[in-house]
Amino acid sequence: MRRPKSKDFKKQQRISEETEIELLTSWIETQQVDSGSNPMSLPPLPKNAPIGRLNDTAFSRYGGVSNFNQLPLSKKTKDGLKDGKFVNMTDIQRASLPHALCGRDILGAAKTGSGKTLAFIIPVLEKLYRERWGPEDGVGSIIISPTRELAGQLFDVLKSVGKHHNFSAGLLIGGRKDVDMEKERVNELNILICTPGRLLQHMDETPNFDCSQMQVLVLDEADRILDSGFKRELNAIISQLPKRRQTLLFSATQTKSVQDLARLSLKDPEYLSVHEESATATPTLLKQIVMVVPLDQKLDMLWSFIKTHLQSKILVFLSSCKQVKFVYEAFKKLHPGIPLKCLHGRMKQERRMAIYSEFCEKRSVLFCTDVAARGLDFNKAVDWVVQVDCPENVASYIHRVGRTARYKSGGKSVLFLLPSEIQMLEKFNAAKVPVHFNKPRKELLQPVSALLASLLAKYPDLQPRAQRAFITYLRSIHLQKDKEIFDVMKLPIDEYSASLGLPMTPKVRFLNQKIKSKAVSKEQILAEPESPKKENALMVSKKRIATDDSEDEEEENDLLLAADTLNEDGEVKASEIGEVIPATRVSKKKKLKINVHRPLGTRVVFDDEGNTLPPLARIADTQSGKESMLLDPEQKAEYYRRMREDLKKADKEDKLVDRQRRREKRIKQKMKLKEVDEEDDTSGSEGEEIVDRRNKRKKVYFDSDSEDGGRNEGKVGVTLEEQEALALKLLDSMQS
Ligand SMILES: Nc1ncnc2c1ncn2[C@@H]1O[C@H](COP(=O)(O)OP(=O)(O)OP(=O)(O)O)[C@@H](O)[C@H]1O
Repeated sequence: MRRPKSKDFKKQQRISEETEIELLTSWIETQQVDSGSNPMSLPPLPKNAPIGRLNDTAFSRYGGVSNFNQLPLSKKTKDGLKDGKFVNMTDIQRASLPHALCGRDILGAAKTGSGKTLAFIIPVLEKLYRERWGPEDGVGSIIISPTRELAGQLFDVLKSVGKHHNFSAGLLIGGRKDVDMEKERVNELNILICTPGRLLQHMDETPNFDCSQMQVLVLDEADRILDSGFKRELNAIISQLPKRRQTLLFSATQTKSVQDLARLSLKDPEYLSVHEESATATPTLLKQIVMVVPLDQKLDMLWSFIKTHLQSKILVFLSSCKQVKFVYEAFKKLHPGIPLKCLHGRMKQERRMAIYSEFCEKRSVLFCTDVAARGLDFNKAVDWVVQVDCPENVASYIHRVGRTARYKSGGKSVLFLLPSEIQMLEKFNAAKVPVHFNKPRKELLQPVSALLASLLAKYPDLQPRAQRAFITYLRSIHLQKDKEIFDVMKLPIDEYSASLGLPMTPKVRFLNQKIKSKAVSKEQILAEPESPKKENALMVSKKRIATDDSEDEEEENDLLLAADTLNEDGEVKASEIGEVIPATRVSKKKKLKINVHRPLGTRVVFDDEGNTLPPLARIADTQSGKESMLLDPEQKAEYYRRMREDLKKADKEDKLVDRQRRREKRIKQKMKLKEVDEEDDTSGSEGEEIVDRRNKRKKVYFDSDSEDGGRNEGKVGVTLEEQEALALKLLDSMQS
């Protein structure tokens, strides 16, 4: 058992800490590097040169040094670094630490995986240590990260390097249920690592939340936090922080926008971009491949890639949660022979963290959205980064590929570009991103579309997933800012739909609106010859089938949810969402014309122009010449007989629809139960699923509505067309 430390020991410790702090402060002040200089341009200290105090007034130089031990750091930090086996500094650490230690604001830019985290964690620890920050002083530093996973990772680094210090630190991220407990404790924490939303929640809701004394603000992935997606949150946060503070901004793709920096009121910031002169903007040990892959062959290509890299750790980027879900679910059912996992912003937080840790440990394929694009340092190196969908810009590309080839290890990446996105290559060239252009080897392609079609027929819950994946992909292209590269009208929509295994192309409302507006402008400019793009679009609109209202609702929900998710996950900006919402709102208003609160059993009546009429309006209409018909008793009786018949028929139709709906609900529930079973068993990993698969196959599902008495053992389910045909048959037989 550890004996409590004696009073004398504590006093001794306090005195030695005070002496250390005095020494560090003098060392830092007397040996400051020139403002505006890059310490890396100074020669390193000679080997075995004395470190620290040289005589009563002089100290060793700490600008230009290459070893953590040569910096004016506290023993506690040095011990933490030693425990983590951090000895020599990386370029960004060498360049920024001498400035940051003397309290200057920093704008730090360096390639992905080059050690930016320590470049801000160390100054935070040192500043609070030298200020003798204690529990009663409250919040001393706030570190903001754009995603929860990255915040978690920063928290781990802080815990590890700062383990010998006595500061209290908290991880404040969305999706956690213990917000009330957080509220009770947040004022006692010295260092907060948080996502913008959760920090703002505390600022708004936590009584007496006080950060008026905080010393250091850090924005990791600063350009992302400063962009429009987080604008509202960040402005609100900044307005509540003291103006007198040190601000450290880091990213691999740094912002230089004066407007952005003005929002943060930086004081003469040091701009340290250590790899600006480098021949490439991406890590030297990263091999980057680009392939032109038509949209309808993307999944074939991805499937073939996975099947030929079964021993690798692969990170696969797709552009939306819905795509991730569909590809993950579908591929999992096809058992490629490597564990599969998925990560996106719509998952429960605990699950997200668990998947992240599992992927750190095991060889597997992780399908993800841009939620995993920035900052994440997967413990055991990622072998391949595969970008199935083109990133929104070069910065996003740099962050995605940066999940591999980190620090001193190598890595590979491949990007699938559509023929219409080929201009991206020019942007890569201009941004010093060296990519090798490879032609896909068609003979190695393993087509997966036919397998997907039969999967969709077998698992009814997969079809809506595929539809949503289809729609959200098109929407993501539609919302892209760079219209030179991304043009939704150039996409082979029907072929793409078929490649997902869908029997028919779903209706895409925003696309129809786009086509309509194009059609209008076509009429306006009669002399203008029709472009192939428009012809293609018009053909597509003819082929497309209509879906029912509930699916439209789903689309709207998708869109609104996208606004929520993307704000936090970094997929689409809120301002861009604004472009589309009004369009859906207009159509919703139209729907409201129907009185949904009408009494049960009354039918909605439409006039000749399609407007709805109140139930008695038709009778009132007798004033306009039809009066004689309704006053004749025989005709009146006949009229009411027909009405009764109509009502009966409508009633039967309603019952049929209701039965069908209940049946679908039952199937969905069964599938959900099955899914939960599977998820619980596998933790999203195919490898572990194999063990239990034989037992699962034996499972028998009973369906009281099916024609053969409901025994569906290992049989492919009824397809949507079959269901529709059945419904029509029933309807016919009832009417005849
Ligand atoms: N001085 C160092 N010596 C050895 N390893 C280091 C050093 N600094 C950082 N590392 C390691 O390098 C890896 C990448 O570091 P870090 O995550 O800080 O990179 P980054 O520049 O923030 O990357 P990104 O731009 O992707 O966020 C980590 O595994 C980290 O432990």
